[in-house]
Amino acid sequence: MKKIRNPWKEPKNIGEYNCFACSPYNSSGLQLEFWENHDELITKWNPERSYEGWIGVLHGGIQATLLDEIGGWLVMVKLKTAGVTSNMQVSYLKPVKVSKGEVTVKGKLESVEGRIAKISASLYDGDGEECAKAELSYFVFPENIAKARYQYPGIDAFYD
Ligand SMILES: CCCCCCCC/C=C\CCCCCCCC(=O)SCCNC(=O)CCNC(=O)[C@H](O)C(C)(C)COP(=O)(O)OP(=O)(O)OC[C@H]1O[C@@H](n2cnc3c(N)ncnc32)[C@H](O)[C@@H]1OP(=O)(O)O
Repeated sequence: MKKIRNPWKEPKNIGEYNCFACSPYNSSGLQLEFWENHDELITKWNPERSYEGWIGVLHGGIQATLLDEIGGWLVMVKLKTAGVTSNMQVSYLKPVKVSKGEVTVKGKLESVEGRIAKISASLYDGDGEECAKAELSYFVFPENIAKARYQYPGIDAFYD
């Protein structure tokens, strides 16, 4: 597995880079980090009880955030541009027990049709059970728009 560099992780971006899911500077956020394994993008995150819905169960909205974010980073790393979620369908298959510890989320590009990238993502609990999955449609911007409007830094910035 190859670690993906976070190109915005620079002290000068403190206060500006606030992504709830991936900013290391958002103390209320998930502070995700990413790895690449062949055609998959992966993140791992350790839930705490403050992220529960029902007692002991990771809130479905947080699960959706994890599944969405892997799509966003997949577009940046695999399609080498930026995009926004235009649609996502989440299937909650089994409760994600917070007590089972670190969850793993994996995403994969399925197809690109015009400006829409179809992405599949799955969330596994601490026992490795697939507990949720999503089919995402990402609207993918041309690279020049991504750079001009979405602070996309170019693919090289994601690797050491
Ligand atoms: C200094 C520090 C910097 C820090 C930087 C932070 C870094 C953060 C790092 C990492 C974050 C990763 C986060 C990813 C995960 C999170 C994902 C989300 O939560 S995304 C939010 C939820 N989703 C939405 O908000 C979509 C809302 N929906 C829409 O905007 C529309 O429905 C859309 C775009 C999905 C489809 O709209 P249509 O079908 O009408 O498309 P049309 O209007 O043709 O194009 C949209 C825009 O793209 C331009 N565009 C399209 N194709 C173009 C082309 N070929 N050339 C030039 N422009 C083009 C168009 O000109 C238009 O721009 P015009 O709105 O007019 O300004």
